[in-house]
Amino acid sequence: MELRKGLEDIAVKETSITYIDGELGRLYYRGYSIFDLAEFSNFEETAYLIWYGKLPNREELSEIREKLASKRELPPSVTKYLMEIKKDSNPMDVLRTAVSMLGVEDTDNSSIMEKSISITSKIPTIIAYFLRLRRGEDIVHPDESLSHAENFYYMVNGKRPSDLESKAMNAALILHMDHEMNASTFACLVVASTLSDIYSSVVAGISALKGPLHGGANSEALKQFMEIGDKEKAEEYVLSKLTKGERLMGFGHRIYKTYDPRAKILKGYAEGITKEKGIYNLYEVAQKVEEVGVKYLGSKGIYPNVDFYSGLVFYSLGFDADMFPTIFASARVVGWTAHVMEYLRNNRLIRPKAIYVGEIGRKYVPIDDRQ
Ligand SMILES: CC(=O)SCCNC(=O)CCNC(=O)[C@H](O)C(C)(C)COP(=O)(O)OP(=O)(O)OC[C@H]1O[C@@H](n2cnc3c(N)ncnc32)[C@H](O)[C@@H]1OP(=O)(O)O
Ligand SMILES: O=C([O-])CC(=O)C(=O)O
Repeated sequence: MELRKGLEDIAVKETSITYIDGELGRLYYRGYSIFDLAEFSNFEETAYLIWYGKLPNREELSEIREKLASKRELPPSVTKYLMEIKKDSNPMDVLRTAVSMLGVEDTDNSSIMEKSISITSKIPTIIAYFLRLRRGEDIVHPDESLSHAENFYYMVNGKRPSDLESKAMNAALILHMDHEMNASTFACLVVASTLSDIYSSVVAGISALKGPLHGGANSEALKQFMEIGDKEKAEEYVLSKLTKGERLMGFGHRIYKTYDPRAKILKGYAEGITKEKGIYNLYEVAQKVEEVGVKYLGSKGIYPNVDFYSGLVFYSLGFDADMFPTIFASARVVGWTAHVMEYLRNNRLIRPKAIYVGEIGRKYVPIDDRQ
């Protein structure tokens, strides 16, 4: 039996959701280029595309908008939990528990699609409530008249976004919505394949996304830029990190051996929005880290990934650095649930093998006779 560490190059399902060309740095949702979707689409339209496989017509778009907008408020037990939980808790732990609680509260027999829409609708509310409560601010209830992205911004900042903020928020969420068989999506599928429920799958996805090798890298990337502080110090910082054998966060990818196309798009937003917010120096640091990182790692196919510039955009939109992975989850839940639904149409229990390298036939020794 062949051992494939990290399951590299192993396919677990056929999919018509997302296609990645890791050599050319291209990404498509349902056949549409990410460059077009980030430029022209919005959260609701792309979520519909990923879930249903086609762009919605006007009627379908207004129906999905209305569904997403009408399900944002949380059950009282979840709001109470957010009010009472320790304010220094890790936001991904808080989100994971809150989504699990949503599962306990959901006792109706609606379809996985309806439940997926409901979870997607509520995750921004969980994030924004916790963010404001831990800052000692009053929660801002969702506003049904606003789009998904605008309402998310509004619940965090207590005011409506500018045009640039709204565009950046939509694009950032679209760019995080799906990415084929990444670690968190696979975690969702493992759970779904046992015929467990969709809340349990999403909780598994959040748990896997939390790690710094996956969705947690966006916070770490921004922390790097803040620690460097000045673009003149970037080269020394990167070199010292690499010499110590540490990883440059926001760099490298299992599939992309070139620039991640999402990073290219986010870089453009990061440049514009950091300028508007008066933190352009952080963007300049990031740009220098990119230049130096590519100089030393590019020959190994290690380039900026989605997490490299996203933090600058999220930070400019009013989110705290440790909250970034939760924003990632708020978008990726669309991909997680779409992959679960696609997999369940042709389910088979996921049960790989391990190659046993231990001993067999050992003699049981009573405890008093053991060394
Ligand atoms: C949304 C996302 O999940 S995007 C990824 C977010 N994660 C990060 O940004 C964390 C930093 N990056 C990494 O740790 C890696 O690039 C991963 C985990 C994302 C993918 O890596 P893999 O394909 O599994 O490659 P692997 O971990 O085996 O590394 C291969 C080689 O590249 C090196 N390498 C990979 N990424 C980096 C990096 N960011 N900085 C320095 N060296 C790196 C490794 O040290 C290793 O070198 P070696 O062969 O000399 O030992
Ligand atoms: O595809 C991966 O392995 C990681 C990634 O970029 C994502 O999940 O967006």
